[in-house]
Amino acid sequence: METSTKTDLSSLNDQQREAVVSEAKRLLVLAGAGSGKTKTLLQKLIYLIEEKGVNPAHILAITFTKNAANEMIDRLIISADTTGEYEQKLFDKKLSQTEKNRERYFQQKKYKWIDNLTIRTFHSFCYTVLRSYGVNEFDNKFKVLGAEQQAEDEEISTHVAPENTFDIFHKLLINQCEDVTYLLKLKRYILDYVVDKIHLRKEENKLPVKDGKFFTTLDGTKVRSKSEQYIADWLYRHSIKYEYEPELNVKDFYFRPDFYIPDANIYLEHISDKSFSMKNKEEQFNKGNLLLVKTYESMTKDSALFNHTLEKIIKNRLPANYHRKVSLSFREEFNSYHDDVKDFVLQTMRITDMIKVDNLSFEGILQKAQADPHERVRNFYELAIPIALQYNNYCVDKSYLDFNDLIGRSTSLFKNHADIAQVYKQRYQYILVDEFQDVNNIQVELIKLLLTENTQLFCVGDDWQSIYGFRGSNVSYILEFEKHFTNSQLIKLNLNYRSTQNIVGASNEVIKHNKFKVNKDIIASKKSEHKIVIYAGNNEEDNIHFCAKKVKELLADGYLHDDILFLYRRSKMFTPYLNYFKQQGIKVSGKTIHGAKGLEAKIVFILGLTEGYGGFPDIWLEDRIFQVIKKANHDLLMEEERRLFYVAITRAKDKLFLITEKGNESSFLKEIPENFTVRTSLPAKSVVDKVVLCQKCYSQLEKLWIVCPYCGQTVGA
Ligand SMILES: Nc1ncnc2c1ncn2[C@@H]1O[C@H](COP(=O)(O)OP(=O)(O)OP(=O)(O)O)[C@@H](O)[C@H]1O
Repeated sequence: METSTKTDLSSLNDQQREAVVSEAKRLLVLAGAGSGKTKTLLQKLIYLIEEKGVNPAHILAITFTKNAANEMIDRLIISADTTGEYEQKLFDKKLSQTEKNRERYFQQKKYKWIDNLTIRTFHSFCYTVLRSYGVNEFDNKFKVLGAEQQAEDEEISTHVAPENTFDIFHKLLINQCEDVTYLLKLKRYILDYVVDKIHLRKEENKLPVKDGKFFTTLDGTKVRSKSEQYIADWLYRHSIKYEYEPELNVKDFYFRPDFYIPDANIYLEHISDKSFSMKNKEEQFNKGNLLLVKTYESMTKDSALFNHTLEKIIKNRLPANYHRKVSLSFREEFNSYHDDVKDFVLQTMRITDMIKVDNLSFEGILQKAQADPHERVRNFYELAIPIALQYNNYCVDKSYLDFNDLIGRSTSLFKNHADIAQVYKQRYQYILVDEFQDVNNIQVELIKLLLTENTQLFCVGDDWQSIYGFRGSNVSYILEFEKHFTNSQLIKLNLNYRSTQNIVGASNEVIKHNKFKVNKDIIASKKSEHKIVIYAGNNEEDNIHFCAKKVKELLADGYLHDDILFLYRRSKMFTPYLNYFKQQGIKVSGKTIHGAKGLEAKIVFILGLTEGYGGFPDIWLEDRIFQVIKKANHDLLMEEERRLFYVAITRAKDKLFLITEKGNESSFLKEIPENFTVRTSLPAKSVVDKVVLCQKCYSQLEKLWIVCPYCGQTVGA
C-alpha cells in the first residue's frame, strides 16, 4: 500500500523508534507526560502501512474520546497533505467546528489509506459492532443513552434515545413511590442522610441546629431526638394529627409537653436519660385533669415492641370511627426536597454505572450491602438497587443502550458467538490503544476477546496520568501489564519535550509521593527561564484580579489568547473569572483538568488549589456507599488526586501559575520544592483603592506599581 507520506523515524528518539519498529505481539509504551506517546503511536501507524505494507483495513486504533480520534486523523492528514492547506484550515479561526469536521471528512475520503483505517473510540467501535451483529445479542435497531458523549460522535448522534438517563431514573423513582412503604422509607433516608446528615453529626458539631431541634420528621417538623422523630413518624404514617411541643398552661406555669394528639386528647412525654424530672409537670396534668402518657427510651430498642406500645396507648384512645385518610404522593412528600432527591438519583446512577463497569451482579451487591454494619449503607442499597434493576429492564424494553451497555453487550456478543468474534479477529491484526492507563475492566475484556496469538497489540499510556478511577478505570492494567498480557515488551519514554525544567522537576517531585506507580526518571528537554508562580490571594476576588492582571501582561508581552489555558476541577469555579475577564475584554479558554487530558498550552493557570471540598485533594469518593462495590482506601484515592494535579501541571509548556488562598493552601503545593517556585502578591489593594483613577491609568499603575505613594514601601512588581 502506497501512502503519500514517509515514516520519519529520524524525528524520533531511540526509545520512540524502538517502539515503532518493534515486532512484539504485546507491547506497552510507558511514558511520562509530554514524552511523545501520541507522536509515537501515529508514527507506528504510518510505519506499519508504509514500511510493513500492512493493509490499513487490518488496523484498529482505539482512543478514549472523539476529540482524540479526530486529532489522530488530523495529524495523519497533515502528514499526507504536502500542500499544507489542511493544517492552515484546521487553525483558521474563521472556520466553524462544523466546517472543520466537514473538511476532515472530505480529506479522509481523499486519502484512501486513512479512510480504510479504523480509528474509533471504544464506544463508537462497539456501536458499529452492535449495529452489524447486535441482533444476536440484543437488538440492532437500538438507541444510545448518555448525553454528553453522544454530542461528540456524529454517527452515534443519529440514533440518540429521546430521553436522558437522569430523567429515566427520576421517573422510575416516582413510579416506585406509589408503594407507600417505599415512599416513606425513601423520605426517611433523604431526611436523615441528605437533609439532616446525621451520619456526619458527631464529626461536625457545627451543623446548623435551630433551637436545639435537629431531626426532621416525615412531615418536616424539627424535633430534638431520634426517638421523638420515631414517634412523630409513626403518627404521620398512621395519619394521626399531632402538635409538637405545644404551649400549655394548666394552672401554675407554662411548659411544653413533647406531643399533643388532639383527636385522642392526650399528651405524650418521651422520657430519656437526658429528660428533666417530670414531677412538677405531672402535678399540673393532674390538677387540670388532662391525660398524659409517657414513653421511655428503653422501649425504643425494639421497634416492633415500640410500635405495639404506641398502637395501644394512642390508637385505643382515638374515636372508634377515627379515619383520617391522607393519600401520600411523591409530589407532596418531596415538595421541599427536590435537590435532595436529585442527589439520591445521581448517587443511584453512579452505583449503577460502577456495578456495570465491573460486570458485577446487582443482586450480589444488594446482598453484600445488607451485611454492612452501617444502617445508612444498608438503607441506601435497599432503596437504590430496585431502581437500578428497573432502569436495566426499562432500557431493554425501549431498546436503549447506555455507554457501558455498548461495551458490555459487545463483549457478550463476542463471547457467545465465536464466529462473529472470528470476523473481527481476522480483520484487525494490529490493535493500537491510546491512554491505556484509563481502561476499565470491561474494556480490557473486550480487547482480549479481539486478540489472537498473532495480533500485534500496541498500547501507550502513563500510569502517572490515570485519573478516571472514579469512573471505573483500573490503573493496575498498566502497572501489571505483563500479568494481563504475557510475554510482553515494555518500552519507557522518559524525555519530556513539552515543558521546561522547573515544570518537569516540580511534577516529578509531586508524583514521588505516590507509592502505587512505576518509577520513571522523566527529564526535561527544555531549559527554564521562569519559575512556577504561586499566588495566594486573600479571597477569590483577589485571585481573579491577579489572574486578569497577569493575562493582560502576557498579552502585552506578545502571547496570544490561545496560548493561555485555565484549568480547574469543576466548571462553575471558572464562572466568576470568566465574568470579570469579559468585562475586561480578555478572552481565554478554560477546561476542567479531566477535560484537558492530552492538551498543552504555553501558559497554564491552575485555579482552586485549596484544601477541602472542591479543592485539592478532594477525596469525595471516600464514601462507605461506594466501598460496597469497590474497595478503595484513603491512600489510593489520595494518589489519584495527586495524579490529577500532575496532569494539570504537565499541560504547561513555558509558564505555570498556581492559584491558591492565603491560610488555606493545598497540601500538594508543599510537595513542590521551593527552588522551582516563586511567590508573588498584588499591591495591597486598599492602597490602590484610595487613589481614584480612570480605568486606563489604573491598569497602567497596576502594571508599574512598585512603590506605595503613601509610605514608600515596595509593594510588588
Ligand atoms: N522526538 C521528538 N522530538 C521533538 N519533539 C517531540 C518528539 N516527540 C514528541 N515531541 C513533541 O512533544 C510534545 C508532546 O508530545 P505528545 O503530545 O505526543 O506527548 P504525550 O506523551 O502524548 O503527552 P501527554 O501524555 O502529556 O498528553 C508535542 O509537542 C510533540 O510534538
